[in-house]
Amino acid sequence: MTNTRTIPSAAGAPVLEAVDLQRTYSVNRGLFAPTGSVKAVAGISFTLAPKQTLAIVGESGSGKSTLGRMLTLIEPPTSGRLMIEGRDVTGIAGASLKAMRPTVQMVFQNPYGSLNPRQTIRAALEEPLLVNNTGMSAAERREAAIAMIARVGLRPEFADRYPHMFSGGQRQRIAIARALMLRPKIVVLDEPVSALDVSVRAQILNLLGELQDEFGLAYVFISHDLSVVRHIADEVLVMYLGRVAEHGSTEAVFADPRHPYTRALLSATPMADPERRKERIILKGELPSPFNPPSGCVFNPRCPIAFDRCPTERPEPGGENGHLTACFAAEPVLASGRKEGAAA
Ligand SMILES: Nc1ncnc2c1ncn2[C@@H]1O[C@H](COP(=O)(O)OP(=O)(O)OP(=O)(O)O)[C@@H](O)[C@H]1O
Repeated sequence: MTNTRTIPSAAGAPVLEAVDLQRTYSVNRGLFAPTGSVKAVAGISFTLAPKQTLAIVGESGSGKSTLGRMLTLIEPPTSGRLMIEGRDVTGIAGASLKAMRPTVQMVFQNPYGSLNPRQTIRAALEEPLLVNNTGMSAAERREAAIAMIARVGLRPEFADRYPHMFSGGQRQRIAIARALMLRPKIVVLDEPVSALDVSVRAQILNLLGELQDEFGLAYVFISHDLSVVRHIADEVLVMYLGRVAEHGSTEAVFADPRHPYTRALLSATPMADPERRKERIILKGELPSPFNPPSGCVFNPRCPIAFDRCPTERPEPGGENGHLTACFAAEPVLASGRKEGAAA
């Protein structure tokens, strides 16, 4: 799968480009079992422009976090290519990696886990400035930290408090502030509102929207929650077992979901769409182990419309107008309105 794609939009030149990214882990299965491998990400391609949000959606184990770690240069891809601001950063190391790190930052689901409980929030925000040799004086670092605390909606007089003195939503504001201290171009948000009360979610999503506009940020928004994604993403990439199931503009994917997996996810998502809720699709079984993925289309054992081609051939993402689907049944339908041989 080598097709990179761009949604035709007003967006500018890509700040992030992934070409067939793959990540394989060696896994020790026990004393007498042979070492195997898990393809956590098996070929993901996309481009992302400033001020755009790409949502990565899929159930637990589909490879979303692994993809996020590659995009933030925490771990290198096993193969494929990653470009940031037009520069090939695949497998960079040492001083080049250190220089590139500030450009892409990550915000995690649990802000408490990512903040040092013994560090005041001001110290937590100043730390990236210190570690990355920004050349700022202590007074400048302090000023920058206080300004960012205010920018994310917290009172500057709280700057010398510790993380446990804040609520979950406030802690997520602090984590977002910390991620922005080095003025990144790209922020990978890994389930940033999943751990928050519903009442706080909208506030954090609004804040993220404002910061995106103000700082020109590109967001990769990892989520399993399609109802959140619908409101904040420009594009949606649905992952299944490390691969692209469907990728397109949010509008296209929600209005015309073409992959049976996307349709099943949407049918299980509570949102203001009574028509769709009526046709709830229950998938058979669990997500198969990436250790031993199904042959052909990886979705075929759970697919309600699988036909004879599906267990033997692997569909590649294809489609028009930037709406790509990895499904034989989504290819242009025959005159009968159905794929030849399709079971449903
Ligand atoms: N370091 C690792 N070593 C071995 N296998 C791994 C490693 N990291 C991830 N995996 C495997 O890769 C697959 C994808 O994991 P990943 O955490 O990326 O999925 P995910 O979609 O983010 O799930 P979740 O939402 O639960 O975090 C899983 O089967 C996981 O067990």
